[in-house]
Amino acid sequence: MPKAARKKYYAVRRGREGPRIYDTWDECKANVTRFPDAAHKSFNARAAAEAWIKDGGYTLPPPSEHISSRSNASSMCGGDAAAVNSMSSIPAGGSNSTAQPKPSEQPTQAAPPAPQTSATLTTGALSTSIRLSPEQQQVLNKVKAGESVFFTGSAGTGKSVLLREIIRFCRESGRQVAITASTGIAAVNIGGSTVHSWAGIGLGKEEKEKLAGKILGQDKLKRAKDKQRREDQGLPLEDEYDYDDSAEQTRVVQRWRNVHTLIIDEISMIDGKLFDKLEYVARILRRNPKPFGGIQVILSGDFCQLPPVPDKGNNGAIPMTFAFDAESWDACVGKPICLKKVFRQKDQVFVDMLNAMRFGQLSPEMIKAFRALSREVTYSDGIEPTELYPRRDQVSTANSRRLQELQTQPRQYKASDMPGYDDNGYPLQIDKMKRLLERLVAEETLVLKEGAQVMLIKNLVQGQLVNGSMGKVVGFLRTRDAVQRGLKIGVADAPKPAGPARRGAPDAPAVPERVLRSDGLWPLVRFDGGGEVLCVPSTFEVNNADGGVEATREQVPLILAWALSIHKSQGQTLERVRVDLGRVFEKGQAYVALSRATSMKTLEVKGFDLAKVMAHERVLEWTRANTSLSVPPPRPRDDIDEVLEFWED
Ligand SMILES: Nc1ncnc2c1ncn2[C@@H]1O[C@H](COP(=O)(O)OP(=O)(O)OP(=O)(O)O)[C@@H](O)[C@H]1O
Repeated sequence: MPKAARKKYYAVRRGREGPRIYDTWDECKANVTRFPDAAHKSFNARAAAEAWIKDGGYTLPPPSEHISSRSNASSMCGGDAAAVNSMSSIPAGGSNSTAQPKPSEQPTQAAPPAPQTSATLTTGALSTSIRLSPEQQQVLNKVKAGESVFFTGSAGTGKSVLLREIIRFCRESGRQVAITASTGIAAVNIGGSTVHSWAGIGLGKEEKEKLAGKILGQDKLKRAKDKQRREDQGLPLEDEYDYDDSAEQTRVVQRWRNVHTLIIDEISMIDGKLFDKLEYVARILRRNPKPFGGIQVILSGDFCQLPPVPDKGNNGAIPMTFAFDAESWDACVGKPICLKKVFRQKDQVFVDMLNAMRFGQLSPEMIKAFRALSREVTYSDGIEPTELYPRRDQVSTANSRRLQELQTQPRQYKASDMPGYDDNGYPLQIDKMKRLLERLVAEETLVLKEGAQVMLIKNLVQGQLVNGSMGKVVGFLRTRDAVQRGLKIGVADAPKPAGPARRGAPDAPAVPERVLRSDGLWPLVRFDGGGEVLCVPSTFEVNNADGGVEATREQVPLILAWALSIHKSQGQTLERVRVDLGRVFEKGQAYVALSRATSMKTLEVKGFDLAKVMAHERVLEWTRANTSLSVPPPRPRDDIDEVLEFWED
């Protein structure tokens, strides 16, 4: 009789999920392969595995946290607050990018008993609390029916909310879905990658034939190498090198061939020439003459917001075009679907003013109303409006100046950054990781003081404490002290234990043990309308083109918020906003900035300048021809000059 296989326990001291015991080698392997300095060992008894982990000075998480497929780098969660100059949160050895805490750095004192965590605030599931409007639902139905769609709409019409529902549907239905966006920041916002990286086209500057040839050339080279290796090893050479065999293809070719649905968000920032190149590559790689090689494409964005970045090569000789200018556009997506109901602003007068600004068609009354917004608005809770600037350096100067003015002690939070794997499965180089993490709104180094104005950059409680909520730092506390005082702890994105729910277990994820035990002093923030919350570190991820984690940052989910860049504000809803239009330099920037505000009462507009709110004539032309939106005919040039002169006087 064959002997039954003995059960094994795979103990990990250092791995992607921190100290853990796995039941199968596959799970263990996924968490240690290519992990820098991984340490693991197998045992016949669980007790022996636990003892080995303990002997190394490592602590196993409590059972509820034990089962997790997320790479949340629990052992990296230093992040303890420290007065500037002492940097106690950074492991010895300088950079904290890849260093693992050594056993000696683990807390030595006996851990305090786990306090009650009933005061924990947790992530709310967005999709359960918002009901799609009929027009949003119409788009979702088309997606479900397998149609390609382009949906657009002015700022605040719920494009992002709808896109999240579409992504959820595609995932749940088991379709192969590629989640991409035109820029890194936009990609992070939807948990995807840039379309450039997904498509394997780099910057995509070459001719379309060259791009397709390059991808196929790399594929051919890989097959040839694999064939040679098999020959060298005397392995059978069946017909697996046929063009259609997927096992030996490069990842890029596999992605193009296997994808069912390709999502591209913020399509307004994709150049028409690039769109045509992608469409061509799709047909060639999939050997399918249908538009986009038969892929269902879902495009979202607003052409009145930020345009494509102009190509500065060839002395700027290559003119910028919009995605709708692409030759293949009409065949790919047909007529756009326009979402008309604005959710962000409730006041119809303000909605009409923003819509008129969107098309650069402000009436003299509207201009007057915008000019009247130059007054200062004050608030009794001391939280000031966020100033929106076009450039990053302007933002950091403004925030640093305000922070310096505070006479309180600074505390520095250094992020724990961790490389993941690129889409070829190789560990990410540190410099590439650093570049990728720049896409995140979460800072590498965050300096806070009591009195600092901050913005939350994670959703903690749907409808109350969300990405974009403003507050003020009112103190710094250890987690366990905050819990003992009955204060709320903001926990975002805590991984839910797998398996059936335990009876009596709270639905909300608990404060992770490592955060409870940590001696770090975390910022206590009084939010506008949301009470006081201790903001403990959260995990932020950048995904690779295959949806795997390419880089992770663990940081306190706050940023200084006296000032914010317009680019980073894209997609945000802000209650209190101040914009100086004198600084705006790009068409669409003024509209993006002003449309973040929820109400005119809490919006300040300095330096109103009609020349800065002009819409792109090409976008207006296309909108008139392709949508039912009423865009007034182009105004004669001298009419514009007249209006400008009048107001500039
Ligand atoms: N169906 C809905 N019901 C209620 N609120 C909604 C709905 N759809 C969106 N919202 C709310 O409207 C606001 C704006 O939504 P969202 O950010 O998705 O708009 P958007 O069109 O992507 O805006 P922008 O173009 O400025 O990024 C959010 O506060 C969102 O929660």
